[in-house]
Amino acid sequence: MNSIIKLKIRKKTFKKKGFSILNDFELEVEPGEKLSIIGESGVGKTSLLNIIGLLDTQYQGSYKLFDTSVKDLSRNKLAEWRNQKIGFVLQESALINSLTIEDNIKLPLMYANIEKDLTVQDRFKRIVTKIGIEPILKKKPLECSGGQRARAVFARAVIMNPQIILADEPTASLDSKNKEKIINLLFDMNKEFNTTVITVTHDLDVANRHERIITLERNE
Ligand SMILES: Nc1ncnc2c1ncn2[C@@H]1O[C@H](COP(=O)(O)OP(=O)(O)OP(=O)(O)O)[C@@H](O)[C@H]1O
Repeated sequence: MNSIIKLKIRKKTFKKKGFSILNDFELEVEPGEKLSIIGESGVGKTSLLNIIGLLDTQYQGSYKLFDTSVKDLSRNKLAEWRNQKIGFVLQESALINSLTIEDNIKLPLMYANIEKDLTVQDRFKRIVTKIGIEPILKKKPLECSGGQRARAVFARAVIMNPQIILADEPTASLDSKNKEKIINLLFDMNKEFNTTVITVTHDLDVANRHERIITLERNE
């Protein structure tokens, strides 16, 4: 199978701090894989997700995403790919508090200028029903529970039908019932659309439910 992610990091340096992380780190991921990334605090898990998700291009190394060298992508193309090909499931704080849950979920559609598209509206309804958040669509994030906010973050991440979902501690602040819901949603997307799922977690139970676990080690 052809890898959709071919990443070779020589190192990622933070100039002000004068140290580097992810030294000689390599990763290949195939379409539809379920992968979890674990490792002690500060080892570079979030930094790695930022690189995979095209939020950070400042590192030494090479990265081919969908067979295209990321270094050859213009700033606009990077933003377009981030919006359309990658779904970020960040913690619930990633919602914009001044917008309703519905508008938060529709943000990626607005960026892509397709919110009026009928198939997209249909998709919105399907996702919202599947995730079970119709009752909170008109609410603002701070009027919702933590579990509801986590599901809204998830809905926003998958509204563009991304090829890759990057989840950073998606269950960290959730009770076991809501944790289960989010994990099931992640794996449903994987099953239905062959979406690649990459999850950073401290929770070994969550990590163990992925097909492959990568442990990041601290560089000495
Ligand atoms: N923008 C930045 N500027 C300077 N240092 C940074 C920056 N971002 C991350 N770091 C440092 O890089 C290291 C890795 O951070 P990162 O957040 O990737 O770790 P992590 O493994 O995700 O940690 P945690 O499990 O605590 O979330 C840490 O030492 C952190 O302080």
